[in-house]
Amino acid sequence: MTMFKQTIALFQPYKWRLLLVLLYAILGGAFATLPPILLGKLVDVVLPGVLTHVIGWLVASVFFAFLGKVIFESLQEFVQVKIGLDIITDLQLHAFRKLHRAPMSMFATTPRGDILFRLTHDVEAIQNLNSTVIPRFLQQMLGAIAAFVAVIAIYWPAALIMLCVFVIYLGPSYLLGRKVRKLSEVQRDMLADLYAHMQESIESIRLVRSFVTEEEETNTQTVKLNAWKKFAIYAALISKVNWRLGQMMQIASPGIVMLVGGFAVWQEDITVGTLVACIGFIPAMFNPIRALAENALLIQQAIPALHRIYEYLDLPEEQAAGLPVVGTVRGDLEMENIWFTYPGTEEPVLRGVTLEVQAGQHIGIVGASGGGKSTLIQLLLGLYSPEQGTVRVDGKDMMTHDRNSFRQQVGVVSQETFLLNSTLRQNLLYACPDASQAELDAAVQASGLSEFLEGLEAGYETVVGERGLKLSGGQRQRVALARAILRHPPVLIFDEATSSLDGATEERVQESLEQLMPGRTTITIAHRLVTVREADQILVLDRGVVAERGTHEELLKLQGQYYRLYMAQYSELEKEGAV
Ligand SMILES: Nc1ncnc2c1ncn2[C@@H]1O[C@H](COP(=O)(O)OP(=O)(O)OP(=O)(O)O)[C@@H](O)[C@H]1O
Repeated sequence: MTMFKQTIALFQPYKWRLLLVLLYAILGGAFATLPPILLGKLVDVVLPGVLTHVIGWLVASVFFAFLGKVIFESLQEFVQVKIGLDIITDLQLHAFRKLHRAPMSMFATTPRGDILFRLTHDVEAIQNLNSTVIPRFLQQMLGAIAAFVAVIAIYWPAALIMLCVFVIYLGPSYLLGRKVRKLSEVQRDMLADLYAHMQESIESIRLVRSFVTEEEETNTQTVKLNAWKKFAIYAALISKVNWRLGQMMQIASPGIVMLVGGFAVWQEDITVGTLVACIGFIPAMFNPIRALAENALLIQQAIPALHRIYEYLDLPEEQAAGLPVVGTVRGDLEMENIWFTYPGTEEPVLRGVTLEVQAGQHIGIVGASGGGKSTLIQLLLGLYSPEQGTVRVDGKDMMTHDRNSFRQQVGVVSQETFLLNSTLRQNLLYACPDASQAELDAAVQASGLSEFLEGLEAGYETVVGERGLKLSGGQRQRVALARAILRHPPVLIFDEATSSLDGATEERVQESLEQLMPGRTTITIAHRLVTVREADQILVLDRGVVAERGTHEELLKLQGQYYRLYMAQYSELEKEGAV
């Protein structure tokens, strides 16, 4: 959709209120035309002493005209500001919702800072314009049109002079405005990049401190800031030139009108009062131009900001709307001849992988790092779509069913754990808000978290810090585990779920996992082969291909990759007494 069409679509739900705005603005504009006309009358009939008794009426009329203008313009501003805020919230929510429906590849290729910048600062740039400039501009435009019509009616040459002044001004002003807009576009991208760097730098504070790269981080920020500042100064300078140009025209036009009008008064074509009224209308006619010049920077910043948000509204969606749900999942999973290449890369990560799991079975996936194990899981969850091949859940093709309805029934514990800067309770309840205290306690017990929890003064109400920074890696992983347990899912996926636990805890957690498994389809990705020894089927994934498959015993007998991996770990395991 074009920018214009998208903007019209945004206003569409508020069309009746917009009509009201227009009505108020027209009434305000009509009242605004009265004072200069009344002033002209004052000059013509009262000052020369022709009709001194009407002075009271004229003054009262001027007062009421101003009152009418203020009332209708205030009403218009109020309704318009409210519409503006409604539109801004719609826009932000729409973009936010769209992001949550966007394909995962979008997040792999876009810096998080840029996303956040669009949802906050870009929205704010439009909001600045929306709350002040646009409502006034409508008033000023209508006021200017009304003034123009009035001047045509009382002395048309003055209107012609004003029109010429506008035309002379508009040319350079348009060119300067275009320049500011281009600068603002670059500036906006620079600002987003700056923001992304700031965010990344603060988020990786542990990395920065441990590698002592504070100075480098500050230097990068300085370079980015200085580049942005250079553009900002240039844009501000150009918009000031534009503003001054508008001011010059505003000063020059009464002079020209006075000159031409004065000659007409001398020739007795018009009265002094008519000339006074014409001059009185000049500020109203100039108001929109002055406002445009004064707010040029704000306007030119808002246009690229709007464009950047519209880019998000145009994002493709991960899946089509209205697909049928999968219903209660039994747990039969099937991946047939899956080929997949990450967007923006050349080499396929998965090359013809086939996997069949019957409900309640336990499947282990092992293999060297980078072999494609986690990618396979992402495809199973529908986070990416295969280039070729089919993913089926209980025989239902995931490409033609609502993927969320399947994901809701899967408990995933991965290498990375995502915690909210909130209490332990809220983190645990994230996937299952209705769980009872007894269920919570049971999940905590099963995941091996109880000891840690007992040691906490605030217990469940302990705040875990941004991304769980107040917890150790193992504690974070156990929270993730408890979360998955709480869901009672028919399908469980453990992607290196116990990788950051110490030997003793790993054993305990492993036991808890094993207790959870019966009756559920479980997929375990593991580097430590002992974790999957009991699995019904083990897949050895090597550079995107299933190199071997079978039970632990079958694979040992094969004396291939699995056997070599197992033997390499054997002595280690023996030391830990795991075999
Ligand atoms: N978002 C991505 N974009 C591009 N390439 C990616 C992306 N994620 C992973 N890869 C690449 O895909 C390949 C498979 O990665 P994957 O994470 O699936 O391997 P893995 O077998 O799970 O490895 P590990 O055991 O180390 O977790 C790797 O070469 C990796 O560099």
